[in-house]
Amino acid sequence: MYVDSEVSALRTVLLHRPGPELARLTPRNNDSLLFDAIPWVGRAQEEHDSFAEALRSRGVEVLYLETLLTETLAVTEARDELTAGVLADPRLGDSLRAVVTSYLQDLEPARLAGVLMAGLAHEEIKPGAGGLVYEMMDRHEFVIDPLPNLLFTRDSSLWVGDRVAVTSLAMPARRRETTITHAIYRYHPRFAGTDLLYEPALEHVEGGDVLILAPGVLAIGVGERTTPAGAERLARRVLATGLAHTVLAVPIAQERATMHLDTVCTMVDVDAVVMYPNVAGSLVAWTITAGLGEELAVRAPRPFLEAAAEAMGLDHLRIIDTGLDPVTAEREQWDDGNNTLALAPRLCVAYERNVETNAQLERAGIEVIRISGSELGSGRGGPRCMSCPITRDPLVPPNHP
Ligand SMILES: NC(=O)NCCC[C@H](N)C(=O)O
Repeated sequence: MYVDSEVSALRTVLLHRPGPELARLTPRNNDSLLFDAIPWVGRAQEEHDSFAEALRSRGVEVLYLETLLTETLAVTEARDELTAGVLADPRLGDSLRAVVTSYLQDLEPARLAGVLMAGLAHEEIKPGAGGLVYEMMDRHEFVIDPLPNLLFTRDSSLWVGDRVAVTSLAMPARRRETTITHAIYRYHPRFAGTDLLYEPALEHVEGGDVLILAPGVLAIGVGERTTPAGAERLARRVLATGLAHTVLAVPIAQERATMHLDTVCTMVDVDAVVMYPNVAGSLVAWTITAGLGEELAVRAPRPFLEAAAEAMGLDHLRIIDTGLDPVTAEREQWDDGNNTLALAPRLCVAYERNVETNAQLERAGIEVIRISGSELGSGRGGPRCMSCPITRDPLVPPNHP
């Protein structure tokens, strides 16, 4: 388990094949559950299977969150912790909590994993069994909320070097996702002994905001999801552990279209990014390095490209922009044209629908593996959002200063 860049050969990745949690989405709840449409579940699964197959065919080991969660639930402490997390919901009240407790107790690990991911609908509990709270609930309400955004494994954890950061998700609809990743990384035998770099109780940081520009150099988007305090906390931790020498804090507009830094910028080569042209010129970065003692040294904002190139030890960072005219660029940015997943330098996965952006990438010498995402994209996330790299080949040997 080791990740020190965005682009070196991808060896192991964590994905989540979308399942019954997507079938919970309705026109009444899709906004609060952070989807822009109601996906066709079967087609979303087919699209996701093709994505996973594209990765496997290039030698990438694909781990599925559902499998890891089921295996984790075989560990008693993990099972207790995850069920306690659900039962702590103050909306339940004592009577309904007692009913849900006994419902969950009877489930074997695969079924329990299913409920933790897809939630529990009102009609799945016996009528009258949960007292006043149950009776007064709307029949469309969930006793346990579903987690349709598990699909976007990028956001709920991220690896830096040999450590994993379990993030702190900002949106209420996603918070419970990190109870799952937190349990997997602490209790699953595959990850035993891994040091945690970050925990969900800390200030908000989401994985889509964190780019490892080069070994030792992180960019952290600060906007709708990651707060300045979250960026500062993560910076402090990576600098203190020697996992990074420089962190760039990059403000992004607090809008849905640019919810994470990786919606406007992803890396496709050791010295190249694909970037939304409508922000390319205006993006800035604060440069953070270790100061005296516990202090951080913070340098005033400069153009992002300049600060990034300097921290990465490059003369300049190449930009490949998305689309030639502002309207095409805006359309393709919305459909995650900038959200590519690099499998190796100059080799990336992208949604096929972003025709202009992909053509631009190819003109710049980047090989593009196109996947369909008409249904997957309704959650507003592309190939990078849907993947959490666990192992990439090192760009430098692990203990390099
Ligand atoms: N890194 C990303 O940009 N992830 C996409 C997350 C989409 C999800 N529907 C959300 O709003 O959080």
